[in-house]
Amino acid sequence: MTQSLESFKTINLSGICLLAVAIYVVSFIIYRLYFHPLCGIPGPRLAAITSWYETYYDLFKTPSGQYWNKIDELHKEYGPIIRINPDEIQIHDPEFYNQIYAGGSTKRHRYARSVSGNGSPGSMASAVSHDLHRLRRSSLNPFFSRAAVLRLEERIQSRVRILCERLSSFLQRGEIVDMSVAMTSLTLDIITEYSFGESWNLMDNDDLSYNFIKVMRGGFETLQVRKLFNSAIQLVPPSILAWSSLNMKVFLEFKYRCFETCRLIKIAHNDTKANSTTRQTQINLFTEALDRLPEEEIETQRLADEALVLITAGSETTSRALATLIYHVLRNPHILANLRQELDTAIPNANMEVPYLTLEALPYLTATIRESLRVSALVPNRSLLTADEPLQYKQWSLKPGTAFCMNTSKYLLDASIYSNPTMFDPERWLGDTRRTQKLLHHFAPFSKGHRGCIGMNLAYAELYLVSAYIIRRFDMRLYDVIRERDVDTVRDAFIGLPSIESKGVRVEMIRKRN
Ligand code: HEM
Repeated sequence: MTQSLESFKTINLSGICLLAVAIYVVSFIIYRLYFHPLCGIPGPRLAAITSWYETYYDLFKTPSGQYWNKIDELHKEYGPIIRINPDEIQIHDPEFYNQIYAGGSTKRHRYARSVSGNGSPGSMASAVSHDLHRLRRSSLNPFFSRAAVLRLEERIQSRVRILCERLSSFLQRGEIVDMSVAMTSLTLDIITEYSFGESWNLMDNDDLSYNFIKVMRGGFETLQVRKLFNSAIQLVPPSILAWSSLNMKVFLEFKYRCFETCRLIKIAHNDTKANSTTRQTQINLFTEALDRLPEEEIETQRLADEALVLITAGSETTSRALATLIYHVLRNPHILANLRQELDTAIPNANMEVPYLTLEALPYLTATIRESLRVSALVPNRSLLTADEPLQYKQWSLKPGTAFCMNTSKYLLDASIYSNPTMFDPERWLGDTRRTQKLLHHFAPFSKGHRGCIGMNLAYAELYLVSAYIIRRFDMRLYDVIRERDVDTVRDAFIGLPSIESKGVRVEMIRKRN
């Protein structure tokens, strides 16, 4: 009798607990659907209820990182504004982009969740508050201005010289070059030299450090997991994380390398200050930043976070744009012929080096570079921001603090702006100047406003110098490259990645040109 009373009590208690959980969950769902500040915004009900909707597309679908494509489908169903998550909205309207990614006197804060897994909480890109972002960015801005990049030109030219020597060796050995690896090798050598005063010299290896780059890219594969389980990951000791997966190990080693480099830069900087006879041989932006920032901002881990973002954002992006350009130019003989005609006139002798400013003035090369930045759709990441002021989009009023975004990659492929948007067509940028002006008004591969790309000028210099010299100097042929498999962005891993099966943009070097 006592026993059955006890079990009755236990069952009753579990029942009450279950009922309480059920009431909580139902009330929560009702709140999110009918009383939440974003409840009037169109979109799937499941996305309004839980962010597991996003997680399904970004983590559990194969391949991962698919929510940006799913959102695009949702726009077709629900219109230009959608609630993509319980607390987030996306607007797709070319006329509204400048209000989202605003500059000038407006303030734009980063929505914390959107950068939670990028592994660099101390970087400017992760700074939530507008003012902290401004402080961090102002210490680096002068190094990425157009004038600064023009001063840097000889360093870029010398790296491109090395790249061309390496390509010549591939030609002599009759080996296939993976241009996507070659370009990352180059861009990493440039950004590490510029940031730390000492390049990683990846191009020094005959194979352009193929294995290192392949492995390093594994770090990107961890993004979706880091984004979802960021808080839990912080609690796990690095040794266990490294053991959990090779990609995670690579990512942690990469972080450690940045930390060590920043630690040594700080030591060297302190020595220089203490002993005025010790001069640093090479100026680098981290040393310079040490003198520009308050004490709390030059803590080694914070600098290492900044370095990690600069190196990842400053290498794989430009590299993918270049590999995409090479693919499309070699795939389309008429584009190659037009480009060659222009380049052969501007660079009459293939071994000649011409100033970046000369190349920048070439219309067909410029059109080709724009097209490659456009179709490569390099940053599919949802760059979520919040504003201090209310935003009005059509009949929808967005309160201050609402997380909103527009997808930059989809903006570059918008059929209302570009006819046949996935077609690589430099001609669309040429001829009718009114049409070109309209296209330029909407052209935002580097995003815009306060949070737009800091490395835009550097990226352009690399794009012009590399593509001009390679196409002017070498005859090449694509080697088993399939656009859908090897070239196009199909996954979101902060930066856009091609398919997991991608074999790279492989090219046969045929001969040197005169
Ligand atoms: C073709 C090349 C590149 C493209 C298309 C590109 C594109 C972008 C875009 C769209 C953003 C905004 C991301 C967001 O709002 O979440 C961004 C941010 C950023 N980019 Fe680039 N980028 C390129 C090259 C570079 C280079 C060479 C660097 C080297 C310094 C760089 C460093 C950064 C950094 C540090 C940020 C964060 C800026 C901030 O938070 O203020 N990028 N980039």
